[in-house]
Amino acid sequence: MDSGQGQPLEAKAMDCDATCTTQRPERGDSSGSGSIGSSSADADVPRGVTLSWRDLSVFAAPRGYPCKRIIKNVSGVVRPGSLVAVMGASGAGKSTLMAALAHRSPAGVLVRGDIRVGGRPVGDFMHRLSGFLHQEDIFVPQLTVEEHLNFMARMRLDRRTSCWERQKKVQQLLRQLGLTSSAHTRIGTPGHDKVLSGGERKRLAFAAELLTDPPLLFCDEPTTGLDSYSAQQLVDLMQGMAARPHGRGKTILCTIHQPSSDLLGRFHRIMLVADGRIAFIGKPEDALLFFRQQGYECPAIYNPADFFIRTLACTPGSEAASKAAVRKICDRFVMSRHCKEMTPENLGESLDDVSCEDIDSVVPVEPPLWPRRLWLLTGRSMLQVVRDPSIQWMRLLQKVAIATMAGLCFLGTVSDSQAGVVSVQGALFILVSENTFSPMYSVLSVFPSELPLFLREYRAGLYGPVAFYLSKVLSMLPGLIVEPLVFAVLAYWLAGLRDDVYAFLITSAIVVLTMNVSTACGFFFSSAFESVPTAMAYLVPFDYVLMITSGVFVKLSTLPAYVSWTQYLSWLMYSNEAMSIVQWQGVTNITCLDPSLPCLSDGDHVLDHYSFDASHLCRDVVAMGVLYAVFHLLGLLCLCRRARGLK
Ligand SMILES: Nc1ncnc2c1ncn2[C@@H]1O[C@H](COP(=O)(O)OP(=O)(O)OP(=O)(O)O)[C@@H](O)[C@H]1O
Repeated sequence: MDSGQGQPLEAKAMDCDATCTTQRPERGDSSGSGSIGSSSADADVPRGVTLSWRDLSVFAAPRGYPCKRIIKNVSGVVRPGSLVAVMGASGAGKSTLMAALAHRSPAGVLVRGDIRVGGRPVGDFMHRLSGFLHQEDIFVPQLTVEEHLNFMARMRLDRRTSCWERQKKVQQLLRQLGLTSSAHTRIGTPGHDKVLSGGERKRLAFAAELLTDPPLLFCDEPTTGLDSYSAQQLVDLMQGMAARPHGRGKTILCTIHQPSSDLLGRFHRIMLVADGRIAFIGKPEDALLFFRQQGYECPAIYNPADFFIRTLACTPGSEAASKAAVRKICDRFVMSRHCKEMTPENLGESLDDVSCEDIDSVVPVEPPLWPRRLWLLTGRSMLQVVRDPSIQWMRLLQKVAIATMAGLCFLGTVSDSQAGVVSVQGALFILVSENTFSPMYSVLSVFPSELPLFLREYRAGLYGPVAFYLSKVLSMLPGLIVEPLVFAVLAYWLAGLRDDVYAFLITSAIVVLTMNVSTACGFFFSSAFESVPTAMAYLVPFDYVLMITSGVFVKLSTLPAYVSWTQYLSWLMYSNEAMSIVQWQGVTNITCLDPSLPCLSDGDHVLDHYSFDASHLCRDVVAMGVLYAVFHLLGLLCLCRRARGLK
């Protein structure tokens, strides 16, 4: 953990424009500046938008399960400048409704009905037009608070935004959300190496959504985990954003559990959801009146929020009566003047006053170009690698230890004798296997563990599967060169393999290639399967076939025809053959102590004994290069397929 003073070294590496905090733009303080939550700089603030929905139903249709209707034919309108508290009992459908309105329903959820923003049917533009604070936050735990915000700013802000403007925005958000003192604190993982508190995580996620200053904000339980004072501050901030003058107030929908009376009073409207229907939309005081008219009086000392939720909740033991009561309230609300006032038809003319004809003009964002996004993603992944000892440093130390141990075991055993042949081939197999199996298995968790983060950011339109996949490959590349090189240097010279610089260099290059092909294969299995155990279940039999056909355990020319073809998929075989060629080519004097016993008298004999061919060196290297490309291509295709299926 590096909290407090001084920006960590790696953070500076990520900060590609090191001069940005000192260089002010020539034209002075202008666009992109701090309009968040303030009434200043209104010219830069996008106009408010009206959100309306009619006959909206949402169905969950998980594969293999019956379809379930979660939201049942609801209609409503939220005007610009409104801060709306969406309340209801747990499981009432608040999150599902918000996700549908925000055009962010997950895969397997069907949305039917008419949802409009500024009179225009919602579409993918909602990712630019609106921010969405999820109930569960997902971060890269190795980043600091400021690095996360900087990354998001670079990804989300218009690419013409200057570095100085971006920095100013980030610093302003850190200040407004009370995160300045933890700007250099690592985010961490709850329950594991938790560093940032739950409330700070919430505020950080909220800050990231505010970067683009979207006119429409959806917040799923933003105050959960916050103390009452922090919750009040956050709601005050939202209130300020909604209250901007000249029709530039944000439209904010916010699910909230058990707000205090004081907090509830800060919302302009409340929307009560019960059993997938809307029981009320309007001012909190009107809600109390409406419930009284239905025969439900809120006791004087009671918190109105608790009263509404209790009245609309399904009471265990009397579910049927509770459902009937909820149905009656929802039916009465549909008939009430509050509902009639809120329907899009009745708001008709006035909707157009404040809505935008052309959504693109509201938030004109030109996202960063693809190479820039790849660069940013790779930078972030590199920080993950560098800062996670289990990924890189432990592996390097392990490699040094194994290479030293293996080298010492072979020390003095390599000679120009029959026993020496066995030792050389044994040492070569150690070089191959140690750079195959552990790297292949170690990357199996890369995609299963990062899929939630990838999907969240992919759905938000930050980047696609190709950039994500390549960033993972590129960020691991330095380690995948250094690690096998360290292993090769130590093991090669300790074991006393061929004392020749050419042989050493070629062997080292093949070891590096071997590790990279193995990792490519691991990446493929990682992206093809949902979990590490499933990937392992398929990879273990596959690697046994590769190992058996590597040329060490069975003479390749004697393999049965039905299995012989598998050797051409085995980079262990190619690697083993290439390194054997380098060791044995041109060797002419292997001692045969007992002429009556079978004897490998020169290098060609040795190669022939293992069914290797001295002319195959180039073929082996090319074949490994092809396998590397094919594995990565398959891995990328699998990730694209899964991303499309889950979007
Ligand atoms: N993808 C889905 N597949 C099946 N059921 C779902 C799905 N999404 C939501 N549900 C169900 O729909 C109901 C409403 O869920 P939702 O998360 O919207 O409730 P909520 O009001 O936000 O609850 P909470 O306040 O506890 O978060 C729940 O019964 C939930 O199990």
